[in-house]
Amino acid sequence: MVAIAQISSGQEKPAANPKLGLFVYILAAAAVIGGFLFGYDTSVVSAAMLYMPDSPGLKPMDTVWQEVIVSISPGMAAVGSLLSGVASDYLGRRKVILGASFIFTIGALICAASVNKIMLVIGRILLGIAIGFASMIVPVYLGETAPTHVRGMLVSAFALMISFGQVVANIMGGGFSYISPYTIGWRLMFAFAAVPSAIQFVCFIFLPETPRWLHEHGFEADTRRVLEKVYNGDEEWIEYEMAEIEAFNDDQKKNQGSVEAKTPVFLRVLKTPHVLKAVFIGSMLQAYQQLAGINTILYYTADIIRSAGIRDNHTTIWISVGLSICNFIGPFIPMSLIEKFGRRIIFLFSCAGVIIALCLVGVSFMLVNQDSARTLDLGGSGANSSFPDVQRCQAYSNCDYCVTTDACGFCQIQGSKQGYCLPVSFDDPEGSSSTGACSGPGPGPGSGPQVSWQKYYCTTKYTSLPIFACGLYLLLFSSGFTSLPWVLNSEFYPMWARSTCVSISTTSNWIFNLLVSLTYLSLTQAITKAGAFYLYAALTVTAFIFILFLVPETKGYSIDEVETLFMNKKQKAEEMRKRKETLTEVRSRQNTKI
Ligand SMILES: O[C@H]1[C@H](O)[C@@H](O)[C@H](O)[C@@H](O)[C@H]1O
Repeated sequence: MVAIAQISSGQEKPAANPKLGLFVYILAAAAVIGGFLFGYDTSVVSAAMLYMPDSPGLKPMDTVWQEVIVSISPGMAAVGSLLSGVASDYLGRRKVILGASFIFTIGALICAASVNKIMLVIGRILLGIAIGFASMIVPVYLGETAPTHVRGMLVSAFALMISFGQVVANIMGGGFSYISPYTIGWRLMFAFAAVPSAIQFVCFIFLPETPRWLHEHGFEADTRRVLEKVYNGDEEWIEYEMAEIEAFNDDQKKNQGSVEAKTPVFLRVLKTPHVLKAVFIGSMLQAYQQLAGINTILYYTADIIRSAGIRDNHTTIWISVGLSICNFIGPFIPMSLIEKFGRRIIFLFSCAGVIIALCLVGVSFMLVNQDSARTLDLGGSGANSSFPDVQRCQAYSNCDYCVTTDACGFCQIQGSKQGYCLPVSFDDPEGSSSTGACSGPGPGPGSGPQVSWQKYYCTTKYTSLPIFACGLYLLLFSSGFTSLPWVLNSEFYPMWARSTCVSISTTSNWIFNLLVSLTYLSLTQAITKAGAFYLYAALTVTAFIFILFLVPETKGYSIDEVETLFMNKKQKAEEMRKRKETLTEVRSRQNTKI
């Protein structure tokens, strides 16, 4: 287990926490809009996708186009988050936020105005790059600017805003679906996001750069001016922070003479064991967050709801809103408790809860499966066995296995728990089978058993259980797992490596996001729906062990101290000795200036 020894950079902290003014909260509120845009964009596309394929100008839109339009944004977000590391070192954190909100606004407007598929793809690429930028830079910006005692809370607010963006996207998706959804509604869904991004752009014209970036780039007077605003004129704290920043920067500059410091940051990270360890842990936390299946549950809620027997589009959207509210309530827990109880305990609690909830999701899918109607021999189905896929579908032993496969649907004999698994009709997969009892209008009264065609779901006595299990999952996931990877990654790294390392770990988040979402459907076909969730549960068990043994507690450490938590005893002692020395130099320089 990781030892949680309190260390200090050698300075005595002022006894009381600083009293913060409105400025910090305005700054944080403007920054976390980035989280809102991230959440909104990732969710709104599902609602828009219900209508875009039939929109004039965009149709025909086959599944390949649909997949491109949905996945291009997370794909480009991975690229954007990687690029933003370098960009934010050279240009500054603030300019990258300005760039992200500008690109987002343009991307949202292009999507809303799209007259063809190419234009839509261009808009989605811009949105992806922008959310990639935002997901990397906002936690860094908050981490570097926020006073230590509220840092965890403010970065958690970023994660809260992701969930809020997702709820709002569902509500807007629901609301706009009543306004000519095929021509105007889906455009409004995209256009809406241009408003908060434009607000963020305007705010950041006036908001400052982070004090740490300013100091590192030689703007000492500006650093002090920003600290004065952040600490609301509290001289004791301003001096303390100024000395901390100066000491850590001096340390860095001393190293710059060495050959090591002249190598590119990425290579230096590889050669610095404690930073390499930190970025490995940070990237694994982001990967584990995705491997717990959050986005499959979010992306496929509509399917899960439909598979519970709800047919109406509007009802489906409103139940999705209900589920995303569960995902929104959770982040208030870490936000309010993180500075009291620390990061580890909240993370472990949420992780344990997620394991249980994933098992419940698995069990509920199993119950649905076991209670679903059995497949009968083809004999009585009237199916022509030379039709494509007839034999393949027939091999599924029950309705649940049958409807999980794209090519098949279940033709159930009404009033019984039996039926036939038949290939779907090419022209009307939702309405009929290609051959056999469900291929045309049902037989008249007395001419044979009445049948009903089920493409997506099977009626069982457990069908609503997965919805409740998913609600519980979202509540538990969002009460820690949603925020902690972001919070910890904003704290783990030293200034010289921060943007590079955060961009690496953020890219890991996006890559695993894509990987898990794109493999879900094939996974359910290979190992069943229950199997997929048991697999996510098993991966989350390894996440629990990983957090328990490898993640240090960062509560109470200044952002410049956190890196020492990844050092071994010897390295830590050496580092602390050097820092004390530098600090004494800085202090005596400050005194001579006075
Ligand atoms: O922290 C966020 C949050 O949990 C979102 O709901 C999810 O869509 C993101 O992928 C994740 O990074």
